Amino acid sequence: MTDVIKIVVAGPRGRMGREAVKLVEDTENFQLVAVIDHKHNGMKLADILETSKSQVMVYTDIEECLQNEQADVLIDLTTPETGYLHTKTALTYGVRPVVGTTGFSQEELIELKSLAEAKGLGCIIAPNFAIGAILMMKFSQMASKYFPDVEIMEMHHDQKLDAPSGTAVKTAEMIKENRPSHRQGHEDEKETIEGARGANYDGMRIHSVRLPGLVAHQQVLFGAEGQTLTLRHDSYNRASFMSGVKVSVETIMSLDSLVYGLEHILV
Ligand SMILES: NC(=O)C1=CN([C@@H]2O[C@H](COP(=O)(O)OP(=O)(O)OC[C@H]3O[C@@H](n4cnc5c(N)ncnc54)[C@H](OP(=O)(O)O)[C@@H]3O)[C@@H](O)[C@H]2O)C=CC1
Ligand SMILES: O=C(O)C1=N[C@H](C(=O)O)C[C@H](O)C1
Repeated sequence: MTDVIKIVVAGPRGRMGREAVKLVEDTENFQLVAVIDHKHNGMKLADILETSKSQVMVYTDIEECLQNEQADVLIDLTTPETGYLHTKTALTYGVRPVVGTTGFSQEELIELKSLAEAKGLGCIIAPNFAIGAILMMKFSQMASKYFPDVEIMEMHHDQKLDAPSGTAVKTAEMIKENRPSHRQGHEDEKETIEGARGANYDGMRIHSVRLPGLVAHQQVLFGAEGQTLTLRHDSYNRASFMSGVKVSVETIMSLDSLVYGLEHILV
């Protein structure tokens, strides 16, 4: 019989958090021990989340939560500032973080990597948990060896806080490993409206679209003489991310350092 993994979910009322609560409740060897929400301290989860009957405690303070509850794993699905703070605190308390929250800076990622290493604890920071998105990123990385001119267009719902998306940044980072650094477009190109050419990452352009009705979508466009190649992934609901969350929780128990990106743990 597999050992039970005791889990805290941060951001349980959110679009992703509520799916994560459901995943934990529905998985045999996962046990929800508490949730962290910036509101409703001291209430029970069932009182703040209509889709759950769980009587676990709601904490607003992560330190109080981790002092009172025995937890193996923290699943964080909150906001960039809170997610960073939660990840750091969890590692300090010996709890392994599975982080879906996006918008961390390079400095924050480096700091969390050192902390995880110093503690000898697994930590997974996954900008995208959807298997199709991981494949889209890997295929983009492969394609960039042959098509070094590329633009990334990410499209999300209009409640998203960070731009570009974590997935777009990760895609650009992966492409950079294969693509010789160079500026794209005409050397005399000028924007007559600021931002028209999108964000510039190592000469690649990233365009962020925000519209109601969208969930999470990304298109990577490659262009070469007389041809284009388009790689596209669409998440139509948040359940699409949950198999990646499950695999991360299962894998993190045997890791002793930080892993950035699910591509490193999918076999
Ligand atoms: N890695 C992946 O595959 C995916 C990652 N994401 C990322 O996950 C994060 C959450 O996304 P999403 O669920 O859509 O966002 P939501 O806004 O729906 O959820 C965020 C939740 O966090 C809560 N929250 C805010 N501050 C705190 C805090 N200090 N402590 C505890 N809870 C807090 C919010 O509460 P309130 O409602 O009161 O503000 C809200 O319930 C984002 O960073 C997003 O980019 C999203 C989808 C997939
Ligand atoms: O906020 C979202 O919704 C999503 N965020 C992640 C990101 O920033 O890439 C993952 C997915 O795109 C959905």
